[in-house]
Amino acid sequence: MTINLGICPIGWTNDDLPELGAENTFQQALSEMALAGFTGTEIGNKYPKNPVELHSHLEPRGMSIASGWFSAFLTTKPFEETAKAFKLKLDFLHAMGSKVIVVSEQGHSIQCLDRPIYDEKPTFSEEEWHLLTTGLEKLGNMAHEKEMEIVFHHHMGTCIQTTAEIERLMEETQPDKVSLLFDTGHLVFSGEDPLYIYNKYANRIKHIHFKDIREERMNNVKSEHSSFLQGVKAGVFTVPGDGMIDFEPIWHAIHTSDYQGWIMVEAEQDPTQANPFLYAKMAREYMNQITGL
Ligand SMILES: O=C1C[C@@H](O)[C@H](O)[C@@H](O)C1=O
Ligand SMILES: [Co+2]
Repeated sequence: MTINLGICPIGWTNDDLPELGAENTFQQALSEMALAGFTGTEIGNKYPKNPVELHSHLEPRGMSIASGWFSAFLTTKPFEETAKAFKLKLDFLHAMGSKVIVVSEQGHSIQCLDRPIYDEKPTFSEEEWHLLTTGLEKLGNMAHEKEMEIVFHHHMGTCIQTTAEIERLMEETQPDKVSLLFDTGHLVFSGEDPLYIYNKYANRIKHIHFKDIREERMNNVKSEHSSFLQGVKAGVFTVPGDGMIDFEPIWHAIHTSDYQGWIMVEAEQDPTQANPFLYAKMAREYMNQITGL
């Protein structure tokens, strides 16, 4: 596998905020993704839950499933509960031909709560760190049984958000069991340096989300003490090339590291304000300009 370009359905229908894009069908989203020039997507909650049915919509459009999100609660619920839900998602993604499963630890997360995202960032106790790292390694073993990898998603409003938290997670988990997802938008929103993270963990990064940030709107989230989802609705995120992030050095680092896998455009914003098809086309043109792909 070389590098493939995909796009997440979150610009059409937002699973964190179902009122955004409630009017859009998954068929429209898949058709517009393909028409914009992408060949992969991630799971959205409007997609058919049956792999054969989902495949019947993907195949004629030349699309495949790169991955899908899984919310773990390793720090706040018994491991068996997370493991059971994880197995269902893993089996589904395996049936769809995905090689990686996105894992986010949602214990203590405020990402979907009405709480100020910068002011109330949660952190783990020592015991919770242990539950997280040991639990993730077990999920990594389960994924290996399907010849898949878990890719951990650092995320605003969770206990794995900052550079120090990502570094600790990487240090305290075995590289062959826990891989990393690199999300440009979440790193910049948090005030981190994406190039530093990419260069330090290039050998562990097995999935990539490219999202850009509108700087002024991000600053408003800070000054107005907004929640993550208020920020999304206000348009903090946009497609690569439309915001403050310089993707050229990031692409250079990815290219020279010999990365193999998907780069997914992921830009949640209000589809009534930012037409998802037009933004997908803009993103695809920009990606072609900087990557030649
Ligand atoms: O990968 C992601 C999935 C979404 O549900 C999430 O909130 C978004 O910001 C993201 O990066
Ligand atoms: Co992401």
